[in-house]
This record gives sequence, structure tokens and C-alpha cells, in this order.
Amino acid sequence: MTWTKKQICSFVDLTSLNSYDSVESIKSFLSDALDFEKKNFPVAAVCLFPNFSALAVNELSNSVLKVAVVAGNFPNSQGFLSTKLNECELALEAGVDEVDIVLNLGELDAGNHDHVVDEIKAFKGLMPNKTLKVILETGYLKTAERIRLASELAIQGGADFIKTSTGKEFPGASLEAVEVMAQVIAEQKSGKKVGLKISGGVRTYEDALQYFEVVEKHLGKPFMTPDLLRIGASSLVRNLMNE
Ligand SMILES: O=C[C@H](O)COP(=O)(O)O
Repeated sequence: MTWTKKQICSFVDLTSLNSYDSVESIKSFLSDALDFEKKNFPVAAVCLFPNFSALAVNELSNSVLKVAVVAGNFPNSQGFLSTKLNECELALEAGVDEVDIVLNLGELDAGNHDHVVDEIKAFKGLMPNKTLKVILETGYLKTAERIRLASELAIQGGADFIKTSTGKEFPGASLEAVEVMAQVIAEQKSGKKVGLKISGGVRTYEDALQYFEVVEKHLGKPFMTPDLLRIGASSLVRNLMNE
């Protein structure tokens, strides 16, 4: 299937996750997101730091755009679990629709797989009816075996989406990583539909088309909807509009 640029935009979590983000810069960012919608290039969601939850929910209150925030000490998932969970709770109280967390890589590497799963279950327990995306950090995991394990643990923990990357400390998404993640999703027998979010370094129409081809190959056309597939990107939409 060929995908138009407008269609690609509808899968995007338009992202601003910069250390220098401010109320003013995020207001401008949200205005851009609304402008894209007006120009018939609507995105699926915005993705921000959790301290901007209330601002985003308010600014987008008359829009169909969803509000996603990162939580749990993004981008490294270190810290006290109680603090990480509290950050998620505050964002949910502010009315966000979706939360993106990072899988606990330290506990994964320590072989504490039950800990990894239980931590994700704790986040999902805060938001049974909202969307939890779990970032695997595939650029750190590197091998298909480790990406497969992380995908399986995240799904066991209740992830609604598995997401490739923070786009921060390690290389972002890769076709190889997305292929492994799509295969794991395809193998799920639980009946729960698990989504896939591709993030980190997706800049051009061609980038997006390559990822969509891999996903559709393993998960089929019914999977190709923003309810199950997202692209986390900070520059892709503007590039698509300007290409
Ligand atoms: O989802 C979040 C990603 O960090 C966005 O990555 P990007 O800045 O490479 O588009």
C-alpha cells in the first residue's frame, strides 16, 4: 500500500522532549500542532514532559489530538519507584491520555525479569483505561535476542504499546529492531492488541515508508492504524509538509 504524507502524519506523536522546553516554547509547539491540524496534516498526539500535562490538556481541549507525556524519570527510568509512579499519577490527574515510560534496563541487565514486569504492572495499574507505552531502548539492547526479551516482558507487564527509543542516550529506531518487535506482537495469543511505536531518528517520508513496509509485512493491513501504530518524531511532520 502507498501512504500519503497526510496519512503518515496521522500516525505521528509530535514530540518535544528538550531540556530547554518551557511554558512559552511548549505553547508555541502546541500552536504548531493545532496549525498542522488546520492545514489538514493532523497528528495523532503530542508527546511532552509530564510537567506540561495541564498546559497541553488545556491548549488541546477543543482538538482531537491526544496528549501523551513521558513519565518515570524519562529518559533513564532510574530513581525511586514511588517517585516515578507519582510523576505518572500527577500527569494522569492533569488529564493526559497516554504515558510513555522506559523499561528498567538496569533490572533487565541484572536478570531481574520479574522486577521489570512488576514495575510496568505498577504503572499500568494506575491507568487501566489509558494507554501505556513502554520504551525498550532498542539502540542500547542492540541484539534481536535482547529486543525480543524486552518486548515480551513489556507485554507481560501490560504495555499497550512497545516503543523503540527515547531518542536521547542511545541510537534511535532501526528497521531490524522494529522487525523483531513486530514479530513478537504477531506471536501474541492473549487476544489483547499490543501497539508499536517507532521513535528516534524518523525524519523523512522515505524513513516512514520503510518502517511501514516492515510493520505491514509482519502485522498486516488491519494493524496499520494510529490506534496500534505510532511514530514518535520531533521534525517529521514539518519535513513532510515542506517536502
Ligand atoms: O519519541 C520521541 C523521540 O525522541 C523523537 O525522536 P526525534 O527527535 O528523533 O524525532
